[in-house]
Amino acid sequence: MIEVKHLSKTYTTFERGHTLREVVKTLVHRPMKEIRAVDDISFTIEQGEMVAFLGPNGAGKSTTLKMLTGVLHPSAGEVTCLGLVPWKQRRQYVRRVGAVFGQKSQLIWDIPPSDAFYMNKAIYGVPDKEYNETLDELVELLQVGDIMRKPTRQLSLGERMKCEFIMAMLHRPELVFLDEPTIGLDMIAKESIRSFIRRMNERKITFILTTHDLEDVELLAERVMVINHGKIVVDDALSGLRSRLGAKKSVRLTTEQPVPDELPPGLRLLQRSGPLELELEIDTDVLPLKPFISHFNESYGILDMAIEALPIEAVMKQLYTTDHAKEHA
Ligand SMILES: Nc1ncnc2c1ncn2[C@@H]1O[C@H](COP(=O)(O)OP(=O)(O)OP(=O)(O)O)[C@@H](O)[C@H]1O
Repeated sequence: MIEVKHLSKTYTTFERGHTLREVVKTLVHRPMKEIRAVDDISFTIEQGEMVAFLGPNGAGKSTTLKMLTGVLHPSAGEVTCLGLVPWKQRRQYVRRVGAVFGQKSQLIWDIPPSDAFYMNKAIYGVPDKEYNETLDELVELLQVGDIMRKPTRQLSLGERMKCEFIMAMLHRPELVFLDEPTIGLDMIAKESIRSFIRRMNERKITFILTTHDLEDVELLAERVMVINHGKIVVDDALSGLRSRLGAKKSVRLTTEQPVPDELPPGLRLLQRSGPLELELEIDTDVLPLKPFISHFNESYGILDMAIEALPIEAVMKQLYTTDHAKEHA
């Protein structure tokens, strides 16, 4: 469905001086600076996959996605999405893809979403029957029947995001780009958006998700790609990514006696939520669970304990650091 081969993008910018002297100098000679935002990346994505495309600020996510959506030409390399070259066959391509941006609206502030939907019907040339069927189904799934005739400006953020999804899905795209789709939403709205995405993905619609919300990643993605300094540093199943933490687990404890800050090797304090409540990271290769539990029980008296695999956040922190990126580059 998506094939990316040796894709690169280099931006050329002019360096500006800081001092007056430097500024005057650049009027005569403007030194150029090249930024390799995407640096020779290759991957394929199959139909029906749900891929999280992640990376720290400035890693090259937007640049890659702009090339995949066809708004930006690459400096080198090839991309085929749905058998088309996005920036060359844009008209054909946009009919088959959709996009939802959490920070940018495709709706129109002063008119109701239902009118904006109808405009999209005309733009994409969706036949009446198909439009009515799709709209009815999406409205039912997202429960927006009551609100879609109100002007967009009167809608809550959660209601508006549901309508943004309808806008993006009305022409039945095969591939959908999601950029921070749950940003700013409360837990209930987040869950209804996420369950809608899962429903659509069950129908083999491919989703590429960029987000800084790792809960979205944990609850939606099957595969995670991490880009850093323009290179793909990880491309793995979510489960594979978790197992990178290896023997590390998190332990939440309530004890009878306070646990001191100095801890034996293999333990690291993650946080304290009260004088007798804390969360530790335990490396079970260094300190296996059994001796840890008996030592803690004897020394501090364990009242309550929960052991969990560390959340994906811990893996990401490691991956987003420069050294790790270099290691994989
Ligand atoms: N139009 C441009 N001209 C020059 N440099 C650019 C341009 N767009 C992006 N860059 C640079 O390219 C690099 C990658 O930027 P990009 O926007 O792709 O990152 P990102 O991963 O999407 O970051 P964020 O999470 O902050 O949106 C950055 O160093 C950025 O400053």
